[in-house]
Amino acid sequence: MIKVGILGYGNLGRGVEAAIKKNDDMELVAVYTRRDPSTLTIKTPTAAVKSTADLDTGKEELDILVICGGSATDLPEMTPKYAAMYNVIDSFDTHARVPEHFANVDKAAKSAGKVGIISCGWDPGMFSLNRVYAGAVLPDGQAYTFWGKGVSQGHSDAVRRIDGVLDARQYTIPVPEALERVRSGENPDLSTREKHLRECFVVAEEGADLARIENEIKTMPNYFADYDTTVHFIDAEEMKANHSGLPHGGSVIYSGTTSDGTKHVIEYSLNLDSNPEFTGSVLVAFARAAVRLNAEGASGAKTVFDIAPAYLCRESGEELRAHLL
Ligand SMILES: NC(=O)C1=CN([C@@H]2O[C@H](COP(=O)(O)OP(=O)(O)OC[C@H]3O[C@@H](n4cnc5c(N)ncnc54)[C@H](OP(=O)(O)O)[C@@H]3O)[C@@H](O)[C@H]2O)C=CC1
Ligand SMILES: N[C@@H](C[C@H]1CC(C(=O)O)=NO1)C(=O)O
Repeated sequence: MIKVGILGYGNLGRGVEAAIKKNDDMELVAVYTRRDPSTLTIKTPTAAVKSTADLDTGKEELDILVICGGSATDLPEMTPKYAAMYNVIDSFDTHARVPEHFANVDKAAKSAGKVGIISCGWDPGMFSLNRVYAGAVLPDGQAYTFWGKGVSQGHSDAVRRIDGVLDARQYTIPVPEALERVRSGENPDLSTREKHLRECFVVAEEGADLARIENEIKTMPNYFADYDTTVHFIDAEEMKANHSGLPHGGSVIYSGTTSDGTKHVIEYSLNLDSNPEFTGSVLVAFARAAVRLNAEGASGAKTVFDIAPAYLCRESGEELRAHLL
């Protein structure tokens, strides 16, 4: 039985908890939180709710720690810290900072003889894998990624971190004309701004400087600066009534040519009722791989590109080979 810990009990932490229940080779041992553990109610009665102080001992009996903090400010500190003590996995999605995050986790994990998988989810994660598979098969081609319309957890988390913001949801909206040009096989050169719009719904503190908050959102590097973004300020009642769901999805569309311009199109699409529950399910599958790799003597940072599909699966090699028939 793989003993799992969850660090951080937000949307993603709850998604991982749900995913563990679907995997009978895994047991949720504990949820760890920076808040007062007694204030948290979790959905797994057999699991403990503990403080991060317990994790910091390095003695928690875990095979893997799934780190579910926010990418904007939590994961850059959390994942390297705990990679020095446990096998870890995270969903870090600040794309521009992945090289730095990988290096920090690699150094910590190697020092402890542990495995740390980073940037595991759907983008980065499953979409990354499909872009790489497509490019390996059709070197003469181009990949396009479209997200939404749906709620980006990373962007929503980044907005919630702004001083004066009490709650936020960010919707990513693909530009229809861009999607149409790609689907028609035109292979256009599209700027970041030409592909998606971003729309934020924000609950601000009473008396907060709304102009400052809006400006901080719109100019935020890595998240909003390269997009046309709209910001709406609403109250908590409207947020609960109209924005409590976390659906998302999107497509990776790759078109490439082989001999004499013969064209091929590869598409991988997701349509998610729950972004966090799907992402939690990806994390749980790759958490199984991290434990297996470490048991084989592997250590250091890994990404989804470093892991053979068999490591993700409960099936034996023989059972997997049945999928070849
Ligand atoms: N790679 C991918 O495809 C994906 C990546 N992600 C990543 O997942 C990250 C986490 O997203 P998400 O779970 O939605 O973020 P949340 O804001 O829900 O949670 C982030 C952390 O905030 C703390 N927290 C949550 N709720 C509260 C609260 N009410 N009061 C105080 N603290 C709270 C929790 O830590 P604690 O319990 O310690 O207080 C939690 O771990 C995103 O930043 C994104 O980067 C998400 C989806 C896909
Ligand atoms: N990392 C994203 C997952 C996808 C969605 C997304 C976006 O809408 O910008 N980018 O990547 C998330 O946090 O939800």
